[in-house]
Amino acid sequence: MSASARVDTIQMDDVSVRFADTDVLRNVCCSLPARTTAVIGENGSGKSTFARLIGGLARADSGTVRVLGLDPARETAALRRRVAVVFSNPDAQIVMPTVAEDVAFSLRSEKLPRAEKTRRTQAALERFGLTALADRPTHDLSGGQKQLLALCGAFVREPDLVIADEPTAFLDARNARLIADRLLKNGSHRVLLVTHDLDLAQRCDQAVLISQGTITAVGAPGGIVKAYQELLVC
Ligand SMILES: Nc1ncnc2c1ncn2[C@@H]1O[C@H](COP(=O)(O)OP(=O)(O)OP(=O)(O)O)[C@@H](O)[C@H]1O
Repeated sequence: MSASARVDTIQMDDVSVRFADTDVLRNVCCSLPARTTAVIGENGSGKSTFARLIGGLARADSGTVRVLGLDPARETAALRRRVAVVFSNPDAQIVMPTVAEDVAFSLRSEKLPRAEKTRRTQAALERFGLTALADRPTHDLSGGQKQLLALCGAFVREPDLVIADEPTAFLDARNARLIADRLLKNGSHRVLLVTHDLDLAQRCDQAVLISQGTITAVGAPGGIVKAYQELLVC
């Protein structure tokens, strides 16, 4: 693909987001072409707001945002079809009584034949190791299983971009690795991952450092994590 034809996953030009007279994001400019991107930075620096903006869940007060070539503020329906968002609290995303029903529910607005929805649901359950739990009540699942289910519900729609905001925050090391493996595994989907787990950030293709509402560095994860660690000891 030629450089001119390339549609970067995320592009922002001079973007600011204000809450109650405070600029939570300030004059953010970026162009993020990599398949997987980690977003790191201190508590309250603006990472979730950045992710919400990209997922069409927050609005910019000024500037231009493009996600997969779409304007999230104006092309919301098209964005919803192509982008899935997963948060650290899976309870907020699980709505149906059983595991299989919950995954299938994610396909409710897809115009697909019933057989194709069943095929996709079964394939997603298999991919996330949830087949044996298909008929289990969702409220009986462990935290790690719920997080896998939330991710499964995102992936069953076959999104072009998955935005995951601290998806491993409450998980033990084994489940965190499982979720990370499923999320970052090679595939056609792109990933924007907000995380405080710097080892996980280093598994991405590129990283973004946000500090006090501004992107202060973008590049290979090793260098960005080092810059962040230096910032933390200052
Ligand atoms: N809806 C809102 N109304 C008012 N202030 C908000 C709102 N959402 C976020 N903020 C503020 O914006 C700032 C950035 O919040 P954000 O959640 O984006 O940070 P973060 O980097 O994701 O933090 P953390 O690592 O602690 O999750 C914080 O000061 C927060 O209090």
